[in-house]
Amino acid sequence: MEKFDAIIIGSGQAGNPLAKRLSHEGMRVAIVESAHVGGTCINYGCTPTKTLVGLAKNVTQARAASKYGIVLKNEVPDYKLISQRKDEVVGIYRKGLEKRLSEDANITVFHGTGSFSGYKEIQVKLSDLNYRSITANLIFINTGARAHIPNIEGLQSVNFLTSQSILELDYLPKELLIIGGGYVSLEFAQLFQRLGSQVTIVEQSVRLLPKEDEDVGLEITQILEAEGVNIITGATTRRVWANSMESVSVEILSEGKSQTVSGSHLLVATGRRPNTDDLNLPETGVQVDEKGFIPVNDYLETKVAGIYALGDVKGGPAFTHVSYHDYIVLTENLFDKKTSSIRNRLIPYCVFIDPELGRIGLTEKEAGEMGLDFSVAKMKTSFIARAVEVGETSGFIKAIVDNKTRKILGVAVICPNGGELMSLLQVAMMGGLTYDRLRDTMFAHPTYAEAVNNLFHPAHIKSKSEL
Ligand SMILES: Cc1cc2nc3c(=O)[nH]c(=O)nc-3n(C[C@H](O)[C@H](O)[C@H](O)COP(=O)(O)OP(=O)(O)OC[C@H]3O[C@@H](n4cnc5c(N)ncnc54)[C@H](O)[C@@H]3O)c2cc1C
Ligand SMILES: NC(=O)c1ccc[n+]([C@@H]2O[C@H](COP(=O)([O-])OP(=O)(O)OC[C@H]3O[C@@H](n4cnc5c(N)ncnc54)[C@H](O)[C@@H]3O)[C@@H](O)[C@H]2O)c1
Repeated sequence: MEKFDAIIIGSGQAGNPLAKRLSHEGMRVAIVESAHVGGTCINYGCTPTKTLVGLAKNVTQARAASKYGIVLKNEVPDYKLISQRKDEVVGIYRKGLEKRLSEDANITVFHGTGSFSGYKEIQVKLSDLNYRSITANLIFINTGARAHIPNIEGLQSVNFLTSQSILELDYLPKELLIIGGGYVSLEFAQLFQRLGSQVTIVEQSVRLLPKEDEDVGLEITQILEAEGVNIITGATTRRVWANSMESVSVEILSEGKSQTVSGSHLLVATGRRPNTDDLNLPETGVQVDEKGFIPVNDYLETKVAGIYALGDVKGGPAFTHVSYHDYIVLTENLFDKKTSSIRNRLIPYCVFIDPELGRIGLTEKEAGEMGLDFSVAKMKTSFIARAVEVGETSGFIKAIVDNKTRKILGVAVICPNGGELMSLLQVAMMGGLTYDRLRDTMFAHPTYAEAVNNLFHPAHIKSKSEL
């Protein structure tokens, strides 16, 4: 059995920077990765999808330019080329990471599936089907998550797609049905609709993005519908069947009525489940919750001393930046003589549709449920000079502010570069800046940032009783 100082199972968003830091501290590190280094984000998540989102926007802008004399040769783009570009960008990141890891003499990457074979012992089933046994005092589980497939009658007998397999297509789905109306669904829905597919979303909740405020979900519904996406909410999916190799149908119950929607392809985007099944965790005493996630304390420790869980596999908000921040918290505690915790972290997130939804902090609904004394500042994107100038005026900006402290409690931004504008407000929240300070700050004109001058103008602020 080969002994290392640390083993990282899963080359995810926390594991890779962690390996470099452990190496920097003079430790011998093993990374065990069953697929590609870089995990979901680089290979099947953020990188390929945001490349596709960007290319779909290019196509939309090219079409819009026809009003000004730019005549397109083809209305429908060549998806094969688009897919190739996506693979190229993924390749750049993956190869860069492979190189950085292989050049580090303290890091050994085992390409295979890791599972516990004893207390702090890992057996790696290598891709060449041989086995290796390794051990270390420190073990970090960073195995991420995969698409959750709901138990719907007939689903297993059709060729459905997941967020991973849809990225392998080198042609455009003619009609794309999507079960689920969350992050994965909305990003794929808009980009494929823009590229030329006819997209239908079937969501079980009363609206898209059900955890967000009602006005956010409804605005996004309008934006997508205006681009031609067919959206059915409050829908129970009863049954799925294939009509032929090129046609799949879904029977849904919506508003008490049964209806059938059909398409050439079906994408299942109904959430994620943790990759803990292969880990054989009982061997080492690490426990999982009822959904398979690994519970951790505020310092990312599992129930077993020296074994940590990072990223999606521990449950909670599943984003790349959360996993990366887990690495920061962990290394601050292990090496930087700080006491860092994951409790009460301010977690921003974006849905990368166009315009983007940027979100952080409390929703209006949450502030109400908590009985806070708050007001809501809300302004349409069409009030932002820059948005008018570039002709992208759908959406709104909304901030929840505390009436006593005048601090910002939460933000939802639906506008071009919404993620960036949200991040500006995030920094204000971190620094405890009051909204009137932001209202009276000079920002460059015409940036999206200057929108906060107007957002916090009394004309746009309503107290709870006025809402
Ligand atoms: C389509 C899509 C788009 C997304 N877009 C965004 C976005 O824009 N922004 C954002 O912040 N987040 C996005 N996410 C979420 C983001 O990708 C994840 O939150 C992030 O990758 C989680 O990282 P992680 O560190 O938990 O592990 P992962 O990145 O999931 O990596 C885990 C790794 O562990 C490996 N592994 C699993 N089990 C084993 C085992 N037993 N042995 C060895 N290796 C194993 C896996 O192969 C994988 O490589 C997206 C997700 C999807 C699916
Ligand atoms: N931009 C980003 O940061 C980004 C992008 C993609 C994914 N992600 C991450 O990946 C996670 C998974 O994304 P996701 O969209 O798969 O999950 P999600 O949890 O965001 O959304 C799933 C949706 O499917 C619906 N649903 C579940 N079962 C259903 C059924 N049987 N019929 C109809 N609707 C059903 C749910 O009500 C929910 O609205 C996200 O929560 C997020 O953490 C992030």
